[in-house]
Amino acid sequence: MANELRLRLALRRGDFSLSVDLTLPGSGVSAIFGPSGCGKTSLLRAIAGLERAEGMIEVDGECWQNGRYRLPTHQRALGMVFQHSALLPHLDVEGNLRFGWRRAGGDPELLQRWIDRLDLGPLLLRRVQSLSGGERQRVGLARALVTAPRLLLLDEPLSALDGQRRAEILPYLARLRHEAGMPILLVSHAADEVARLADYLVLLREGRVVADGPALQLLQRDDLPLALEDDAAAVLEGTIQGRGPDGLYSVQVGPAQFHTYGASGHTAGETVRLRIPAREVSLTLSCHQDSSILNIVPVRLQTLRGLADPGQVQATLALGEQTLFARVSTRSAARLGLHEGMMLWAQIKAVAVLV
Ligand SMILES: Nc1ncnc2c1ncn2[C@@H]1O[C@H](COP(=O)(O)OP(=O)(O)OP(=O)(O)O)[C@@H](O)[C@H]1O
Repeated sequence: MANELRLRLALRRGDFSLSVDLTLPGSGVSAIFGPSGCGKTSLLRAIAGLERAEGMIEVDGECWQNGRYRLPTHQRALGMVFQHSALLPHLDVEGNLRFGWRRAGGDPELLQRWIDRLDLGPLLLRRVQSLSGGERQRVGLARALVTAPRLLLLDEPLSALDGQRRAEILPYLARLRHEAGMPILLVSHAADEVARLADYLVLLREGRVVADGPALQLLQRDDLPLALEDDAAAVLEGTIQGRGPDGLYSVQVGPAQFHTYGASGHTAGETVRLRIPAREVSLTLSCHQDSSILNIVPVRLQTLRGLADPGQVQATLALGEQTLFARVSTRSAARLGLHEGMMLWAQIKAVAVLV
């Protein structure tokens, strides 16, 4: 497909080497996920032409680099947002937005569109020093988008924000997935961000691609490092059914219905992702009606994996076509006689189902 993003890149820095060969989709968010030092930023900088790598880069059918040919950074139609958006301190918010916008052709409709979609109207006359971290990142995003880039590169855009600010800006990023009109490459080491935002996922370790593919498929595999980490969580896709008078949303996931508080802002019929930490899932042999737990769903035990801690095991559970993880003690697993293929009930408190 012409509008894909094709990357074949290699670089060496001291003991570290990066070597990737990837074809990423031409729309939506591709998340590059991996631990500190695995080469995420180096990869993004190489794509931007800020880091000298060997190889080939093709964006939407346009060659940015091949062999000795290298398009300079300022000629690559890309927008970048880093952990801290470096805004121009002598200009107000509007001045910052107009700066790059003018040089990129200055389409007034485009400027207004991103001011509106990122809710920047009330901030336009503010000095950039007076902005909160989250507001700065929204301005940084708009400043990148008003230049109509063919590729948007986001390097840990939320990692400098506290929980509250992150929660404020996440919905904007989620909306960008569908509205940006260009592929977005998101570097992140936060699993919850990836679960919420990624359409496509690249798992990077020590400069190499461990796995890449549609995000939901990868997030449901139990053989990848993501599923075995301490804070492992299942990511399920469901459809909002409605909201009860007590504020609880019901979400249909395959054959089961989940109840959660966390779906505010979503409406019936919308597809959402549920993130359920493996530690929050318990297992029973029968369906208890005398418990406070609202989500009790029938599952089939697919695999049982030992973990680094010998006192715990992780069960992979089939829920229709999707996968749930449960982390339980080895003692409980023995007491219930857990074995592959057995039918069980998975229990999850409504407050543990995150949207
Ligand atoms: N100029 C350099 N000389 C030597 N090593 C370097 C140089 N630049 C980067 N590295 C090393 O390359 C590796 C990858 O760095 P990079 O910043 O790309 O990782 P990252 O995955 O983005 O990490 P983080 O999540 O911590 O930002 C690191 O081990 C880093 O120390």
